Amino acid sequence: MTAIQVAPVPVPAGQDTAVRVRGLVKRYGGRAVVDGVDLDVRRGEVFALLGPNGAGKTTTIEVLEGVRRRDGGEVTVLGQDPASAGRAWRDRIGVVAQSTGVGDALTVRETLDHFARYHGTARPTAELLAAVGLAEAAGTRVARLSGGQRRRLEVALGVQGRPELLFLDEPTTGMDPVARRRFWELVRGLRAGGTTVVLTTHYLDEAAELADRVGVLAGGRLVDVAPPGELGAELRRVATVRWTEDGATREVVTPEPAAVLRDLLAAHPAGEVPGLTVTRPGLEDVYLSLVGATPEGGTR
Ligand SMILES: Nc1ncnc2c1ncn2[C@@H]1O[C@H](COP(=O)(O)OP(=O)(O)OP(=O)(O)O)[C@@H](O)[C@H]1O
Repeated sequence: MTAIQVAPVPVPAGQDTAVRVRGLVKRYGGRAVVDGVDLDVRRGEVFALLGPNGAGKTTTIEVLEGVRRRDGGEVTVLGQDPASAGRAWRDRIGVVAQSTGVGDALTVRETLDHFARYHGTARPTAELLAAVGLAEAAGTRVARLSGGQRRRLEVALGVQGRPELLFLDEPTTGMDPVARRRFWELVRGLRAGGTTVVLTTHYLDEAAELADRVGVLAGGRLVDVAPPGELGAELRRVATVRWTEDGATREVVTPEPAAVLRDLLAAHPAGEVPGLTVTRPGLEDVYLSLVGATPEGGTR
């Protein structure tokens, strides 16, 4: 596969913010499904929105794309309000929605050639086919593509117009592990070329692999924003020390594991502490705590 590489988009002074959101509110039937979200996405960064089903990810992203009206707050995307921005602004944005209506009748290549007409300087079809790993399926009718192949075609259409800012709503749903990794390479290539990417995902590994920063939405509110390795900084401070004593597993959750280890070693002067492990919460533990869910699937 060939990664897409283009010259970085020049960033005029003072315009290093691609997306600026303040106090975003969206209501359905009087219920706020997005409830006062503040968010900044820098130019050139990959930003991932995580959150459980119904958290408001798609609603937020659709407001940013200008396809959904908001009920409150300020939104600026590439310097303009999406609610009133025109065709020239839209041409600078790429959208891969959760489900798109790519027609079934044409082949993959014909579909790309067809949509190329809508862009001033479309990426060449051959380059797109290679980038999303569909070169061998170029002559296949869209109706006969697998779910993952169809998703890759949708991604190709999203980047066809060389967008400065690309929105990807659950882009790898339905892809097998190989296709997902290939897609990650595609996103990395876009980022290297200066494209800003805002994506939603349910895959924590995808967010960890791709995102410079992650925002966690829960119940319409942004509960944390940080690089994946720093998400839930408070939660990560505690460690769990486990060891075996009298045939049973003992466990201490502590912000100071070194002190616990010192005591344990002092109590075992002759040798090792049986079954000793020290673990810190991983991304999944932190995420589940942030969204208020237990690993067993319940909600606190
Ligand atoms: N057109 C609509 N009319 C009424 N309610 C809606 C509409 N669209 C979304 N909702 C509700 O708004 C809430 C947020 O939905 P949204 O699709 O933004 O969540 P999400 O985080 O993207 O979820 P998922 O991970 O399942 O895609 C949900 O409770 C959903 O039922």
